[in-house]
Amino acid sequence: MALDHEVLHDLLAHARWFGGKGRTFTVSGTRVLGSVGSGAEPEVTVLLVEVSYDGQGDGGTGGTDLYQVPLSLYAEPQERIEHALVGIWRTDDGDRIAYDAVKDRAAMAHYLRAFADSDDASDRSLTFVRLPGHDLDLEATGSLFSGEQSNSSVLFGEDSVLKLFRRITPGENPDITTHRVLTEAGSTHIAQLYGWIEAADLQLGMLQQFLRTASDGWDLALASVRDLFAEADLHAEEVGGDFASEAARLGTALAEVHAQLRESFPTSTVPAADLATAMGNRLAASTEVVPELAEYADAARAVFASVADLGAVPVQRIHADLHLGQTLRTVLGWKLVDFEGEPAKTLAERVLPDSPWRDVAGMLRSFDYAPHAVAESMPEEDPDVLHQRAVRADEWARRNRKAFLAAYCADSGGLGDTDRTLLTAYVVDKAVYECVYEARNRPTWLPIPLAGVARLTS
Ligand SMILES: Nc1ncnc2c1ncn2[C@@H]1O[C@H](COP(=O)(O)OP(=O)(O)O)[C@@H](O)[C@H]1O
Ligand SMILES: O=P(O)(O)O[C@H]1O[C@H](CO)[C@@H](O[C@H]2O[C@H](CO)[C@@H](O)[C@H](O)[C@H]2O)[C@H](O)[C@H]1O
Repeated sequence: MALDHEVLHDLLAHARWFGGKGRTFTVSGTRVLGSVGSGAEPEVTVLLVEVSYDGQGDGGTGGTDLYQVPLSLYAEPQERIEHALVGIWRTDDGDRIAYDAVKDRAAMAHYLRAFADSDDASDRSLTFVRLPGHDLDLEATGSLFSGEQSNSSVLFGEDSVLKLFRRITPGENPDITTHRVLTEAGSTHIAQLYGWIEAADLQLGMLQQFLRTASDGWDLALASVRDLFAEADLHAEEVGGDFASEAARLGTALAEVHAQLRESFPTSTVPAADLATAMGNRLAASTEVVPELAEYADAARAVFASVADLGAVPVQRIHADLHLGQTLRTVLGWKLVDFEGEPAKTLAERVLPDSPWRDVAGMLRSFDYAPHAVAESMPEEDPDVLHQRAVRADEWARRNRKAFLAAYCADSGGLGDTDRTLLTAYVVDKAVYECVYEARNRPTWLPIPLAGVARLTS
């Protein structure tokens, strides 16, 4: 039973969610993890595809990755999902036509039904686990979310979202475990977890509450900046789209999520010197990728060195890749999404406890990004206008950073000296990380974090 490796190679190379783009790879193996559904067409087969990277060329460090590819198999061609055609699936009792299952609503209905029937253990290859407390809308039709994603999310009407993880690593997926703990603790700052899918030690997907009234935090921040840029004579607090009270609510939401995570997961401490060394190492590796960082390296190292003397630093479960694009504003307040951690890290690294200041730093950097991203999208040559915008951009970023931080610290009595030193180091570390991220993904945006590193180390 198989698909040609070349067909799979083509599918992966063109998929938004494939993380190995730009690298030379081959499909080195496939394994059927199981099937979803109970016999009715389509047969949904979940394939695990191993890719092996070339040791040469761009980013060429060799190694392998595993990707989840769910396929919808039919005896006859299906005109309605022609756009989702993958290839021919060969079996001993005849060929089937394979389609991308996430684009096939009939296949997605099998998933929803499997969650509803999760007590029935008749199919033991894949386990559908369901948390109590929510009646699924089984009439809802599955449609693939069209946003830029590293995984694939299917919306079931206005009821639930199924996120199928694409790059699979054996062991705990923090998106599931963190959502589970926060759901069971009754947190109001996340989308409730309804269930998840696993096959032995592989966690394959999760079903969550669909946040019907959500607006993306990044989009809201950009709209606020545009408002400010349009009102040349007004200050941030005077324009209709001022974001500071939202930034403050976000600070409160993050503090509450951190407090809950502290209560529900193990906490410990790490030597500050180890943190400083890790940040220094990241800087050295990043400077290899972004040589422009060299100019700021001494000053950045001095920031990291000031952390080394702080003794033991408290660490806990955190979000670990927090930015405005991971926040959603609903009528019931802010929600945080996507607790998977930094995409480039290994799973083992992503579940390690870390300092909550890493999340705070991520948000502070995001407030810096938003006005510069808007400026980037509005070409302008007049030096007066450019100067005016730069002043406004700084004003917007400063105002929202301040509001967010004050609210985050409100219950802990403000930011102490030790906290400030740690936070500054995490902000620089994040800006260094962003330089590599932008160089690899959006080179025209590299000046945004680079200017951040310059400002933070001046
Ligand atoms: N529960 C939800 N309800 C509504 N929209 C959501 C929900 N979870 C995520 N989203 C939207 O989907 C986008 C991608 O989700 P995310 O979890 O970040 O996926 P990925 O891991 O693929 O990056 C988010 O930026 C958000 O806009
Ligand atoms: O959302 P992901 O987990 O894929 O995170 C990665 O991509 C982010 C961009 O989509 C990137 O975030 C950076 O750009 C944002 C604006 O697009 C900005 O708000 C963030 O502050 C900035 O870090 C993130 O770093 C990366 O891990």
